Amino acid sequence: MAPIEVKKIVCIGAGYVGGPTCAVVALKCPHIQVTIVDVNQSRIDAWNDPDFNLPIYEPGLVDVVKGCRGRNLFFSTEVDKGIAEADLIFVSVNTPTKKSGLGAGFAADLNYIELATRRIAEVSTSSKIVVEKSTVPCRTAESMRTILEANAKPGCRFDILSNPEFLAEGTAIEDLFAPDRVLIGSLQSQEGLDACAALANVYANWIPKERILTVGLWSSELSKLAANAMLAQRISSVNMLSAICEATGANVDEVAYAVGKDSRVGPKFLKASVGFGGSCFQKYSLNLVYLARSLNLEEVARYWYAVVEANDYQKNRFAKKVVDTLFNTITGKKIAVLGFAFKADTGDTRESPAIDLINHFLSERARVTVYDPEVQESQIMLDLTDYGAKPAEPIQKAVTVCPSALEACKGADAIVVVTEWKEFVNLDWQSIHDTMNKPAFIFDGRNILKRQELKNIGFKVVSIGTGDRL
Ligand SMILES: NC(=O)C1=CN([C@@H]2O[C@H](COP(=O)(O)OP(=O)(O)OC[C@H]3O[C@@H](n4cnc5c(N)ncnc54)[C@H](O)[C@@H]3O)[C@@H](O)[C@H]2O)C=CC1
Ligand SMILES: O=C(O)[C@H]1O[C@H](OP(=O)(O)OP(=O)(O)OC[C@H]2O[C@@H](n3ccc(=O)[nH]c3=O)[C@H](O)[C@@H]2O)[C@H](O)[C@@H](O)[C@@H]1O
Repeated sequence: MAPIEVKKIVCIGAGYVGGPTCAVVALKCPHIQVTIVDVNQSRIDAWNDPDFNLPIYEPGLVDVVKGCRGRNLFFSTEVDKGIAEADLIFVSVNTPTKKSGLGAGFAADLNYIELATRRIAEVSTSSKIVVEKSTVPCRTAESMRTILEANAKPGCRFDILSNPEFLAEGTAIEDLFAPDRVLIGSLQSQEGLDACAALANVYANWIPKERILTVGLWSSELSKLAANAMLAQRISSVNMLSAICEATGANVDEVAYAVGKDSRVGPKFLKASVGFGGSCFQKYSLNLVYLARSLNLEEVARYWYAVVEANDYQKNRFAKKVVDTLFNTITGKKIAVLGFAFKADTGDTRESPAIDLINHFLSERARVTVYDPEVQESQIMLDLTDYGAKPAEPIQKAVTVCPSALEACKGADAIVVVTEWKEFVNLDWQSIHDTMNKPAFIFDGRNILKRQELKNIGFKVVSIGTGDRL
């Protein structure tokens, strides 16, 4: 049988994953028409913005969209039309953690996946390859298949693939252009393998064949959770070492360097920090905990839960260190927080350590100024009020969002670096020091600043994982 040729792709979900991923597919496959659909009108409007003010900040993304929007890349709210016309559908909707019911706080909320799946069954009048792009618990494809088969119109068949996404925010375009691997999971039936080959052929337009891995459906789904949990575990491991370094006089960056030189360990993801953030590390470690518990593997659940507990401990430890160092009280003091995004080169604030830290400072009745080059004031207020769950007024009174780092640091008692934006390294630290209350403290939550230069200016510098005394 001739291989299935993919001519029209629709991606359901125009978010951090669906947008960049399918824009790159369109750029690299000019012969395929790619439509990215979303129910969120303002998001789609931003993707179609004539001046390319896209809804996501991601280096290189504008050039990708400029290269193919209107040619073979389209953004639309016409979800049904997109589905009906496509022969391959990426499902890239959000999968937040359940807030209530069984598994609340741990399990993934698959409501958006189910709604999208039902929509596919409802409006499809021809056979489709349905690809799970969202990160989902092991065996979600089975539920999708049951829904699709129960609601399929006569003559329509659905083949389901798992194709988890490994891009990291801030380097999404680099990662999509040259991924370490593309993973495709399928049923091992002839139809499953044919669908898998069709998707592999799409990626083969720019990715070397040996990097396109094909495995069983359940292995593919589990590999995504495993990859995230193991990366999170590395960071928690190094952060737990940072506490030992602070107590002993060792330096965590030196320890990480020495350990990472062992080729069996490798140097990446060993940067001690104020704690990891982002929409996925905590979420998927907890999904794994839930999966283990539901399989009655309590010891396994405890192991992965420790990764998240260690991260909470690190964030708390850092916040407490700020208070302890400022003579055990920050009431009425001005704390300048530099960075609000969960990492540099993104405007994403989901699960950012900055939120926990600022909440801690506010509970101690400090005044807080914040500066982040990519995060808007409205987003910061949404995060600090927990999307309206907390009254806004006291937070608005205590927190000022500033247009520059210099402005945020003016007259501060302490500066806390939370995000590793490059611009923080070479600020005019002398001028900043001149304006601050003395002693002027800096807490470097990312170990990015030039410690000795700051000390020479007169700052009291506290880094993560160094035993240096002030
Ligand atoms: N953000 C990241 O860096 C990564 C995320 N992932 C996973 O990818 C998935 C998507 O994540 P993000 O893009 O960050 O989420 P997001 O929240 O930015 O985007 C999801 C979009 O789907 C839309 N949507 C939901 N249901 C819909 C429906 N029935 N029809 C049309 N549109 C619908 C929403 O309006 C939203 O715009 C999640 O499972 C996430 O865990 C995987 C790798 C990296
Ligand atoms: O599933 C996902 O959503 C994605 O999650 C992470 O990507 P992302 O969260 O975008 O960013 P990372 O670079 O992994 O950083 C996560 C957090 O860990 C922190 N981090 C990272 C590395 C490190 O050494 N130390 C450290 O504290 C970062 O500052 C950030 O807060 C994974 O790296 C991606 O492979 C995956 O696709």
